[in-house]
Amino acid sequence: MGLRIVVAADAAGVDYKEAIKADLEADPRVDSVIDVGIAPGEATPYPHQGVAGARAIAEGRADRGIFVCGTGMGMAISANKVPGIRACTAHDSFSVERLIMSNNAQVLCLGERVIGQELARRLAREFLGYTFDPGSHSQANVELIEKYESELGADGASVPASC
Ligand SMILES: O=C[C@H](O)[C@H](O)COP(=O)(O)O
Repeated sequence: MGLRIVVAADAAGVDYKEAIKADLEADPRVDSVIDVGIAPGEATPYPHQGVAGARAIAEGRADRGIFVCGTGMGMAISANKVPGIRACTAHDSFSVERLIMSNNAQVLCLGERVIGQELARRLAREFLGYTFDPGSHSQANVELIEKYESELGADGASVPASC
């Protein structure tokens, strides 16, 4: 079974999102692409799309996401508010590799105002090529992230003694 990918963007990232979406739809590794917006010409604040895209993954409708805004940072911050989601901006090949292999992240965020479109498309392609190894030493670190997420209160006030 191939990957189900969700794409998201705000007005500052919609051009790259459209280009990457077209790439994904032609990629044999991809089964389906969900587009949570925005469409070209729209203007919705990025947190709405970041959270909508992250929810698609958290609810099991998509496996991974590629979210684009001006810097990639607002999308990442927003997506990470959805429990279970690990999203980060990465603008180089090594970081994209580690985003999966170290962090088992589901979401790559890109900044249309920061990198060229061809690099963004390349990084999106590379992102799909990695699969996290749950037997690697990094699994313990990912589990610690999950442990903090489940044990910290919504206000972040209670730090579990076991962590
Ligand atoms: O991180 C935020 C994005 O870069 C967004 O596209 C632009 O946000 P701003 O208009 O608040 O700078």
